[in-house]
Amino acid sequence: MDLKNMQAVLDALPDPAFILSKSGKYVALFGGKDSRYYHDGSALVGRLLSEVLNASKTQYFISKIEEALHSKDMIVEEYALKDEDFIALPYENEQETIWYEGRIKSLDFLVEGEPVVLWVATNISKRYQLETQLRFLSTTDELTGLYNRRRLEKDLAVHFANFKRYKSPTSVLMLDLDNLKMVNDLHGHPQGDEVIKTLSAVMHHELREMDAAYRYGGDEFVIILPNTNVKQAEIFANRLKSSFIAQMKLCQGADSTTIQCVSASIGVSAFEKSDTNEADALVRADTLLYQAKNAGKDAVRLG
Ligand SMILES: Nc1nc2c(ncn2[C@@H]2O[C@H](COP(=O)(O)OP(=O)(O)OP(=O)(O)O)[C@@H](O)[C@H]2O)c(=O)[nH]1
Repeated sequence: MDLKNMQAVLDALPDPAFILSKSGKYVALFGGKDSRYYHDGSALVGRLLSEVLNASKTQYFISKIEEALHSKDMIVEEYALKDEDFIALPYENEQETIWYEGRIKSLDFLVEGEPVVLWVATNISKRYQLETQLRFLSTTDELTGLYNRRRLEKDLAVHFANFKRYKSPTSVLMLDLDNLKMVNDLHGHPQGDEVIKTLSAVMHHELREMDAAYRYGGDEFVIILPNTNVKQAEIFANRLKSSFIAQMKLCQGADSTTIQCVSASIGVSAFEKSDTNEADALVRADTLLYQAKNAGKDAVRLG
């Protein structure tokens, strides 16, 4: 193949392939001509990264160029570029963030006395959005928007590792709705769903930013409270229970002996020094929850 054909091949590359120098100069650009995915980057050639990008993005690009120059391997990096990253915006009205996968490889020659890398930037925005959505769906309960059990297992392990390392008190609560079956039987399943959603909204409202609530099963929930001992968690559990009942006010029964109200029973435990597994506190909270149920429901038990 002659050089002219070689140039045509390079220009036909689907993703833009930049040659960038150690000091951050756009030395050359090949390919990336499909305007559905890429802006025309030809105006960048001859300019410095620092003339186009803000200081922190320039620093990021320079550090990756240096990393590639020191490595025998190709470096693969995911990064985003958005409006505020550009100081001289080459493209008008660029609003949305574009995600790229950069593949960066040191080249075995100098340009104007400087080491250079090949930086192929692939637009992965669609894939990134899909991955973000899948991640969200795989860790979120559809009815309530709370985290699901899969996410709980992951988070519990992280909190337990932190507890073992830093000894920071961490409480684990298990909550089960009282008499949800009565609501389903008397008012239908959609009304039962509303009860579950009301509880979830109360949790959202009562939790601090670092706390998290999870739907464990049908009408069972788990709450993790970092930096919180059982005594503090008990106060929180009582407040949560009261707020929920104040929102619900749903009781049924022919007389005072048969009356049933929607409420919540909660078992409160915490990681302990002797725990060998992240699930130990959860098992204790579950046992305490059933003690609360057996003692007549609408109660908090701690241990
Ligand atoms: N509406 C609705 N009901 C659910 C959902 N998941 C589980 N349930 C119901 O919740 C009930 C859970 O069983 P139980 O805990 O024994 O029922 P309960 O009346 O709350 O009993 P106690 O916990 O002893 O007070 C069952 O009737 C399930 O059908 C849901 O997503 N929506």
